[in-house]
Amino acid sequence: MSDDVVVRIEGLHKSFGHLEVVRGVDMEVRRGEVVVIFGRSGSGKSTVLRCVNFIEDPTAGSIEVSGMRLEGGYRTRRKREQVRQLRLHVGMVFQQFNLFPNMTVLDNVTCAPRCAGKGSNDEIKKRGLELLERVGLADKSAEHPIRLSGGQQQRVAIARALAMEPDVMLFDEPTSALDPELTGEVLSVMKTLSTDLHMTMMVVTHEMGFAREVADRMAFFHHGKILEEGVPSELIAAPQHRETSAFLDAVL
Ligand SMILES: Nc1ncnc2c1ncn2[C@@H]1O[C@H](COP(=O)(O)OP(=O)(O)OP(=O)(O)O)[C@@H](O)[C@H]1O
Repeated sequence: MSDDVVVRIEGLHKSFGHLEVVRGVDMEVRRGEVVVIFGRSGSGKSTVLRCVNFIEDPTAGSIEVSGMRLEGGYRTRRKREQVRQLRLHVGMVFQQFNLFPNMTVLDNVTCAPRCAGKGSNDEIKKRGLELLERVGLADKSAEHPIRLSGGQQQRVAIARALAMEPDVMLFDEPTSALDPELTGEVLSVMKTLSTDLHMTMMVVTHEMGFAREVADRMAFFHHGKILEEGVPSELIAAPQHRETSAFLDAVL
């Protein structure tokens, strides 16, 4: 694998019972690249993302993250350990923020590195505060999540995912549970991850403004496959398929 490919998805299939949701997806994401995945509800976008860190085990195909390649379609004890290793390289942010309600904001951010023994308590705390600063929440470190807005909670979730220093961040519709006025603050933090940290990101979103401004590439999903992909400005201006065009007309 060439050094700058962080994620390689090959021949990915995923079925739930008789329902084949992902029907042959191949994709590479290079270091520092931001790829937006979009398409109709039910087209398999979230499932592909969830296969990257084996929240869903692929029915067939392989996933490679940071040089570690794992096949789908079987379960062994060894594979469970490999999945655990692979996940150390992947941060994920979900539509629902999934913060621990009984912990402070800072504890939410530091609990994974603390469990993994990533440094001394002081180092972990310092790094947690730096991450909260990065997402604009340094003053909220002692609060509990319930006291924060949805946008602030999602920014804590981003800081928490960054705390394990992943090689790639996966975002599954990170703003779709938010009111429009809170969406901007989350997208703006995501943009800084790309501009300041050159973070590699795969983002399922219908925020075409974000795609146009931040993404290097966009992939349109249709019935479990990539129907077309390209540079955002070109794909949005001149989609090659009727389905892409109809979808863009609906969301723009
Ligand atoms: N764990 C599961 N068990 C059974 N069916 C599932 C499961 N997860 C997803 N599906 C089904 O797979 C299909 C694709 O779902 P997926 O969430 O990947 O689509 P999506 O394109 O991300 O759509 P949305 O934007 O609505 O999230 C849907 O029909 C969904 O109901």
